Amino acid sequence: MTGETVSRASKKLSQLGLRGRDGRDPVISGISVDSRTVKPGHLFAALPGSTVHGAEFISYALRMEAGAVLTDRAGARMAAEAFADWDGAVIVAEEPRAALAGAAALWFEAQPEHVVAVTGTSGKTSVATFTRQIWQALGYQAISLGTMGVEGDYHAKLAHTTPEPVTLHRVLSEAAGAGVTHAAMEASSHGLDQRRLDGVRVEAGAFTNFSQDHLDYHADFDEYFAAKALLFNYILEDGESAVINIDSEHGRRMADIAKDQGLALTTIGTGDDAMLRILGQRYDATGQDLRFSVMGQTHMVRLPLIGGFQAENVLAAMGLALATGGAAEAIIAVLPELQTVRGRMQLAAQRDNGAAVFVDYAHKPGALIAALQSLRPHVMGRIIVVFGAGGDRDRGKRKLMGEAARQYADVAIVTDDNPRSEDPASIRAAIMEGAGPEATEIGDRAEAILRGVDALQPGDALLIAGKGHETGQIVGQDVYPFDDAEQASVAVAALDGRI
Ligand SMILES: CC(=O)N[C@H]1[C@@H](OP(=O)(O)OP(=O)(O)OC[C@H]2O[C@@H](n3ccc(=O)[nH]c3=O)[C@H](O)[C@@H]2O)O[C@H](CO)[C@@H](O)[C@@H]1O[C@H](C)C(=O)N[C@@H](C)C(=O)N[C@H](CCC(=O)O)C(=O)O
Repeated sequence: MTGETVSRASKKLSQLGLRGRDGRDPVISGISVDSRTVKPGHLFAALPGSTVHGAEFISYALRMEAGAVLTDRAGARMAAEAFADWDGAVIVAEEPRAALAGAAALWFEAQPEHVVAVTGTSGKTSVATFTRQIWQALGYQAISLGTMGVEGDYHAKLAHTTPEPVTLHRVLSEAAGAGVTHAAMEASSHGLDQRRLDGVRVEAGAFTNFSQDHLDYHADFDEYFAAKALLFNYILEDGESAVINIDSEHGRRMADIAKDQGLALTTIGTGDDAMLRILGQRYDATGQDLRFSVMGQTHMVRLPLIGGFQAENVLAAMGLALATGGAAEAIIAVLPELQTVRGRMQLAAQRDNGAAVFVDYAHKPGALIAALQSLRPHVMGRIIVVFGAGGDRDRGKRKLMGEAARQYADVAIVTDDNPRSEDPASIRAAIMEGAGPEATEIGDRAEAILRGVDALQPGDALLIAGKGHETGQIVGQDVYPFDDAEQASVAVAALDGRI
């Protein structure tokens, strides 16, 4: 550690009021929330957890030569013995998660000039991705950050949708260092509740929609809703923008909360009070035409996107792009370039007869139903679905997935999907119980895809469900390269005589 780094670090932590027990400024070389990643000189944040208190690991962190420890009162009591003959700094904070985020923000310093965040039960990934794509099409260096990792003009893998503060601030700072000026991030309710966004300067926030989810974490529906509303606390005073879908009762409540906080609202929806308003959608095999109005002015655009709900996501992204200074006409001009999130209703190939092949990540009964329902208005002919269910995972869903295919598709082909340690034939048998006798069973996934593609008549569509953007099939301990989209292209090329 250089002398310069030492003084920078200690100055920063004391700026935050993070002082050691004896009033000395702590000197650190980095920050860790997990004892297993502590390096000499690190500040170790020992947080109270749901299964264990991070203070359990303080002795280990000290052996790893941590330079300072941040914890709460309970943690300090638990580690009193370990601290007794240690002369590093112990910082005791009332709200250690908030203190950690503040320390991470100071430590990593830089972030892109424009950061927006999107919350809501579904649509977060699409809105963040579309917002990033709009910015890129307008010529800015941009990233999206969330379930798909960090994508765009800087790349990183993430373990969480909304990463813990050390990772979040590190990634934002590295992206800014690489020249990224615009970032669109997903704000999960866990992330908001755990204050993972503290220290991020958010210029505008969007709320998509709200339905039952994560009640294993949040005590009830109201608490879950309140966590989502926390997003507005992060919006910069001089940004003052909230983009809210007001088609639902929850959306209208959220709009009232944002208004009460003095934020300028951009509303989205189908009603005549929506500023970005959906006027009509016409679906076809590869996407949709969207008729919409922006502050009363009517426009039409072609969107290469499947599913009626995508119009709301596109307008939310447009709202965020407007909030960060984009001009409406310029944004509208680039909307036809938007591409779906990888592996989510992704158009993978198209046969010479016009029939389209889509790849989607749906691997649970509800998601399979939603995917098939969203595809239906685009398809004049039949929907053929190729799908399976993973081994060593919830067995109860297998029959239900079969039933979903039987009810919502016209032709079902049951195949393998990451059998892991289980016998693939018995997984397929469980699915077939729900899929019924009309369904076809083909264990080999490539063969199943080929058969599905071969069956496509003009006006039909094929949905290959389950793996989405994954690039491997897990059999036993081995991972074999396998990419549904690639297999679809190969099958189409072979059957249409392109190879
Ligand atoms: C439920 C939840 O959000 N848990 C988060 C919480 O962990 P926890 O309270 O359970 O931690 P714990 O296991 O009890 O351990 C307590 C502390 O000891 C530390 N520890 C633990 C073990 C060890 O050897 N050394 C060590 O230092 C841990 O890092 C932690 O700080 O605090 C940890 C550190 O900040 C997070 O990593 C962890 O996220 C877990 C892994 C997680 O899976 N979270 C999911 C549910 C989540 O956040 N999901 C949302 C999106 C969901 C969605 O929209 O679908 C997300 O944003 O990804």
